[in-house]
Formats: sequence, structure tokens, C-alpha cells
Amino acid sequence: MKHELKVMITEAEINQALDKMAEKINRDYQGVDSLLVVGLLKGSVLVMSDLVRRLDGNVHLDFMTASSYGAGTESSGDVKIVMDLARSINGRHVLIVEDIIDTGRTLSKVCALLKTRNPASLEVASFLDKPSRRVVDVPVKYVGVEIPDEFVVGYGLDYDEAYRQLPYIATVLNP
Ligand SMILES: O=P(O)(O)OC[C@H]1O[C@H](OP(=O)(O)OP(=O)(O)O)[C@H](O)[C@@H]1O
Ligand SMILES: Nc1nc2[nH]cnc2c(=O)[nH]1
Repeated sequence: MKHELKVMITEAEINQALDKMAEKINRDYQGVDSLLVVGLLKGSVLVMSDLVRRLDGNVHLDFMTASSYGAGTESSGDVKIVMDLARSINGRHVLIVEDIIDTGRTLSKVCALLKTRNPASLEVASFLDKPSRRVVDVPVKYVGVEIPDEFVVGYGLDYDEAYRQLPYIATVLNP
């Protein structure tokens, strides 16, 4: 069945939100010798590449895969670390980049794990935030856009792995 999509956030609006996020991040990390930006795969790939291009200074990248969503639109709540970081974060300033924070379960698990590895600092930037869905409290310092409780696709976000490549964010009218 072909899904009917309704655009929620346009490409131009995404770019404006990214500019604002990057401005805050650049201000906060001014004077820091290097910033390690950690992308959570796969959802963060688009926001990660667009955000880091806007960052000043000495930026390093690493990736990790944490998965909690199966084939459908509901989190299983069972967060698994499928692929870990390539390098140590001991003493590093770490900024985790996510496409969306929903229940907060994924970020809560990832933050708890990374904190045990003694980073110099650990903060979170999530392009989308669905605050009404939160089950676990996670401090997210940088948010692009707050959205209501609707399942969205595009700009890294999938429906059964489809639609990640869309340059805009949309809701699925006939899931
Ligand atoms: O706040 P939560 O309820 O935990 O939901 C947010 C997480 O769900 C999605 O990941 P998913 O597990 O679907 O993997 P993906 O990044 O490969 O799409 C998204 O990328 C976030 O990581
Ligand atoms: N694709 C997608 N994945 C999610 N993971 C948590 N919330 C969402 C959402 O709204 N869309």
C-alpha cells in the first residue's frame, strides 16, 4: 500500500532550526579544544551531517547504533546497543546527536552508558522533541523543533526503514 504523507516541517524550516541549534552549540563550546559529536544511527545521519557542517572549531565524529523500535511505530522499550563507539570518550567533550526524542528510553540508556566512561562533558542535541510522550526524563540541551504526539517520517526517520531520505519531515496519514 502506498502511504499518503503530509508535510509537517519543510526543508527551509529544517535549515532555519539547524542554524539556531548550531549557533547555540558554537557559542557554548567556544574555547573548547575539541568536540566529539556522536551520532546515533541510523536516524541521526541526516541531522548529523547537516549540523556538523555548521559547527566551528575542532570537531570529531563517532557513531553508535541503539535500537528500540521494531517494524512498527511503537517503541519496544527494550533498548539495545547494536554497535558501540569506535574510540574512547574518556576526558572528551561529547555531544550526542539524535533525530528525535520520544519516550526518552533510547537516550536515557545511551547517556547512562556513556557517563560511565568519564567524558569531560556530555550533552544531547535532538532535532525533534515530542515532550508529551516522555516516559524517562533526559536533559536535552539543544532541540530543533518541538512536535505534537504524531508519528513522523523523513529527514532520517523511517517507517519500516522507508522514507529516511526525505529532505522534509512528514506525518503518515494512512499508517
Ligand atoms: O525516545 P525513544 O522513544 O527511545 O525514541 C527515539 C529513538 O527512536 C528512533 O530510533 P530507532 O530505535 O527507531 O532506530 P533508528 O535510529 O535506526 O531509526 C530514533 O532514532 C531515536 O533513537
Ligand atoms: N520514524 C519515527 N521514529 C520514531 N521513534 C520515536 N518516535 C518516532 C517517530 O515519530 N517516527
